[in-house]
Amino acid sequence: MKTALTIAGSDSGGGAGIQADLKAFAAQGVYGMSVITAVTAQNTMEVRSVQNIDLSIINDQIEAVFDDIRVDAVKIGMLSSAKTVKVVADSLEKYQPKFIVLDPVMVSKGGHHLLQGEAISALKEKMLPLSTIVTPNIPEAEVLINRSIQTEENMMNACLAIKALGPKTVLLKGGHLSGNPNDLFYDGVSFHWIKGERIHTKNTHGTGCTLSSAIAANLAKGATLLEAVQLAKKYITTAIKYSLNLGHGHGSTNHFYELYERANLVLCQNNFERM
Ligand SMILES: Nc1ncnc2c1ncn2[C@@H]1O[C@H](COP(=O)(O)OP(=O)(O)OP(=O)(O)O)[C@@H](O)[C@H]1O
Ligand SMILES: Cc1ncc(CO)c(N)n1
Repeated sequence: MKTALTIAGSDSGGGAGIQADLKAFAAQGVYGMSVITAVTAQNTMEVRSVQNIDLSIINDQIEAVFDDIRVDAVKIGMLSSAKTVKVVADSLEKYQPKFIVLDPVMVSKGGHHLLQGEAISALKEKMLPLSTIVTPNIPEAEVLINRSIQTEENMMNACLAIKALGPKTVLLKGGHLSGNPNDLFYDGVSFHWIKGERIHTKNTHGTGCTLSSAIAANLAKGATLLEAVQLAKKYITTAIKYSLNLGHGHGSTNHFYELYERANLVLCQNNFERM
């Protein structure tokens, strides 16, 4: 079985962070492992509090995994502080995993900062150059390159500027612009629009985490970067289409919809029943 490791924060609400990542890995048939960088007390409405995990145990978690188990791909999510960015970057430099998918998580849907302001330069200097692919949304890209992005043409120029920061490839997610959520993939040579259709739902908690984890899982399974992005886009679109109306705010995506469909299982009240 192929494997993937997520290095990210825990979301008690289960829709984003480590919890989303492990579900997305499992849905692609990839064995998931985790290094927890921070614990958030979070639900579908808000992040109530955050506790960063001690640097030494972050380092120990990474070493415990790499010293023993083959890691086919790494996904990075919430890094929280500049010191955490440095510890994670240093250990990835040591272990040199083949694929690093960096979701440069900065702010939650409810507006809570998940990356301290002072950590942004560390993220740019230490993490971006190590990444196989970086997957910013529009506001994150704006912070990375310090300029506003409002049109698809702006997105192309933004990809060029982000690529210059050192990642091998860029996937700039267009979900935050109006209209259809078209994402732009740039590999340093050509641009590919990964087109989407907007699904009108408020249940979009964890979409970015889920997409980047699905990319990592598909890379682990041997897909090319473009194939991994296309497969992940298809997966997140279905997960949003059949998203879960749990909680009072932004509900979670449905990580296992397709698997359950294929297995001919329907969730009926509290039990699974065969159709
Ligand atoms: N309403 C929607 N319908 C269909 N696709 C969407 C919708 N919203 C976002 N997407 C797509 O979902 C993927 C994740 O992008 P998004 O911009 O939502 O990530 P994000 O803001 O980083 O998410 P989060 O921070 O909540 O994890 C992208 O491919 C984007 O185009
Ligand atoms: C732990 C965590 N990571 C990432 C996000 C971004 O969606 C979130 N809300 N929570």
